[in-house]
Amino acid sequence: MTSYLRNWLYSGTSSAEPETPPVPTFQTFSPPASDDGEGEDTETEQQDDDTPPAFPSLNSAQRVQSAKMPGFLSDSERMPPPPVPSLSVRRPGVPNPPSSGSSLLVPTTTTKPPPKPSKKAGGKVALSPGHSPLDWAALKSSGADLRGVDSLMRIPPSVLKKHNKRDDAWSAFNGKVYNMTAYLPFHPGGERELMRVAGRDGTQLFASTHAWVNVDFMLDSCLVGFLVPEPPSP
Ligand code: HEM
Repeated sequence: MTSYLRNWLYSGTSSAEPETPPVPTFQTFSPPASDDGEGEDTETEQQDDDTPPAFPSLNSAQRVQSAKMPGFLSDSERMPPPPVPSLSVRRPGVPNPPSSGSSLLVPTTTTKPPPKPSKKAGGKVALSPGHSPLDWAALKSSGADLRGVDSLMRIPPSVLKKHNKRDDAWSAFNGKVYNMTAYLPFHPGGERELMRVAGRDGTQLFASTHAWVNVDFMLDSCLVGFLVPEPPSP
């Protein structure tokens, strides 16, 4: 029984011969005799040779791979370089012809005329020489009489109304009446604008034009009095 079982168990393996695995074969490359560098003659030759060794070395894996990759482009396959702007032919003040040079260059000149100054009222005007803000500051602190009155007065609207000429222009700002006559040629907004409030209360117009301007400081030496309500007529 035991022998029967043993025979049965080992019958498969014993009948079939185990296959021998394929023996790996290695290819060995031996460098040429002249390159081995072991001989005395070759050693001397190498010392004189300044050529660097090939990198990656010949027959290397990198070399095999790179051979499959697309190589460097030849000169004719490369994209041509951008055209060189012809700076030598440029002349100052003369615009470049549209074909030459780069469009990114700063234009040498412009054909667009400058915007014309607006004739509309409401802008700054060119002050005549000697009428700058500094000149006004010098004049008002010079001690010259810019008020035209001996003492400060109580001025009702009917009196204010009479001082509406260029050579006698009064106006009220925030309850104070100023003689603007001397200031007219110094006003950056022009005489005409200032004359719009001559002989009346200019508080509203002043505030809507330039509320940031300190009229009390600018016209301190031109103060003539205070605006008072009209006295009841007898
Ligand atoms: C007597 C009182 C006034 C004084 C002291 C005065 C003073 C000034 C000053 C200092 C500026 C220059 C402002 C700046 O550069 O920012 C100016 C500009 C101007 N003012 Fe007067 N101003 C007076 C009354 C008026 C009135 C009543 C008007 C309008 C009817 C007026 C119209 C203008 C205008 C249009 C400008 C030019 C604004 C601009 O373009 O910047 N000003 N004024």
